[in-house]
Formats: sequence, C-alpha cells, structure tokens
Amino acid sequence: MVTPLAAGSLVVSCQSIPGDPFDSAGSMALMARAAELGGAGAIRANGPEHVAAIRAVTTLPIIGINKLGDPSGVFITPTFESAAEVVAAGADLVALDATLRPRPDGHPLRRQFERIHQELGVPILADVDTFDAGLAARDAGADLVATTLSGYTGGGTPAGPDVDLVRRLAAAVDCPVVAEGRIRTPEDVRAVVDAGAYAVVVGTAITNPTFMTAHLVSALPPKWSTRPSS
Ligand SMILES: CC(=O)N[C@H](C=O)[C@@H](O)[C@H](O)[C@H](O)COP(=O)(O)O
Repeated sequence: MVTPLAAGSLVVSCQSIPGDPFDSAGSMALMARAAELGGAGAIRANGPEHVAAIRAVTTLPIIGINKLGDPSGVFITPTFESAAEVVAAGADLVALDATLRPRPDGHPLRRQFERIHQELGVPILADVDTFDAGLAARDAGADLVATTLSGYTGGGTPAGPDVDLVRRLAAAVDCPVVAEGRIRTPEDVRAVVDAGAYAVVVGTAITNPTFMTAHLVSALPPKWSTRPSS
C-alpha cells in the first residue's frame, strides 16, 4: 500500500502525558501547528480526540495510534476497533504494537493487518522492539516498520536511540524503516539517517517541555543550582 509518509521526513510525535499541563487535545493541536511551521513532514498522535483536533489544523499526514489498556503489555492500538477509531478521526496511517507479545484480543497480528488494509484502507506502521519482531511484522503485511518499542519491553531502557536496530532492519526488510524512540539531538537524527532510516520520529525532545526542563535541570552542578542570589 502506498504510504503518504514521504522519505526523509521528520515526524513529530504530539502526545501528551496524563496530568501534564499540556495534556489536552488543544495543546497537541498547537504543538502540531508549531511542528508544521518548523518543517515536520508528518505528525504522530494518540487517540481519536487528539487526532481530530490535529486534523482540523493541519494537512500533514497523521500517524494515528490509540493507546489503550495496560502499558506494561500490548497497548499501542491493540485491536482493529482501536485502529478504526483513529482512522475515523482523520489518521492517514495507523501505527500499532507489533511486538511478539500476546495480544489482548488473542487475534494474530496478521489478521489485524488484513482488516486494517481491507476495511480501513490505510497503511500500517509496525512498532517493534526487536529485529525478529520487525521481520515478522513485515512478513505479516506491515507497510513500514518502526523501532518505537526497542528498550521498552524488558531488559532496561538505554539513554539513546537503537541505531543498531535501525541499521539491521534497514538491511533486511523490503519496506521503509522508521527510526523512533529517544531521538533527542541533531546527532541522534544523523546517526539514524546514516543507519538507513526512511523517516525519523521525535516526540519528547519537542513536545514534552516538562521532561526536557527536568532533563536540563539535572545537568546543573549541585552547588550552582543552590547558590544564593547576590
Ligand atoms: C514506548 C512508547 O510508548 N512510545 C510512545 C509511542 O507512541 C511514545 O510515548 C513516544 O513518545 C514516541 O515513541 C516518541 O519517542 P520519544 O518520545 O522518545 O521521542
């Protein structure tokens, strides 16, 4: 299936954290507008309400996800019905958890892919955690494979992106490989592009000011941050 995601795109993931000051559809729509002004090629957004709010302010392609259920298991667009909701709200592609973990509805991934293609008519971005999951997702019919879930399914979360997984998948699958997860700096972007990424997704570094503030505050020397003002 032809993807509306252009090669060489920077995709901005406009997702809010529950309880954060920016946790609203309106805030994510503003983030999407800012991303478009800055040159983003697409937006990734969570849930029908946020997808609809972003659809109303931009013509950029939207990668829709629908996070439901327990975050320790399969929860990114876990079912066909959850995919249908974000497509009805305006998503142009659907991203979903394509790890090898058991799925909440017990249906095989291939069946979910077939229904999304046949009944919703949109391409599928498979969020994977490992090389084997990437191969399996492509074999099951994914249109694009993303490294989104590497570092989040056990064994600890590294500080930077999984450049090696991007490289291995890009050399092995006959579909675009999207780099996603912990891409925070221009150097990270160049590293995943050099590894063969078709497009690059950045979320936290752009759309989570609370995290980024804490991240930079943590770099302050302890004595400097507590010294009295003169
Ligand atoms: C693991 C998981 O649930 N990742 C989610 C996937 O949609 C989002 O929480 C991430 O923000 C997104 O993948 C972008 O990554 P980063 O925020 O690191 O640039």
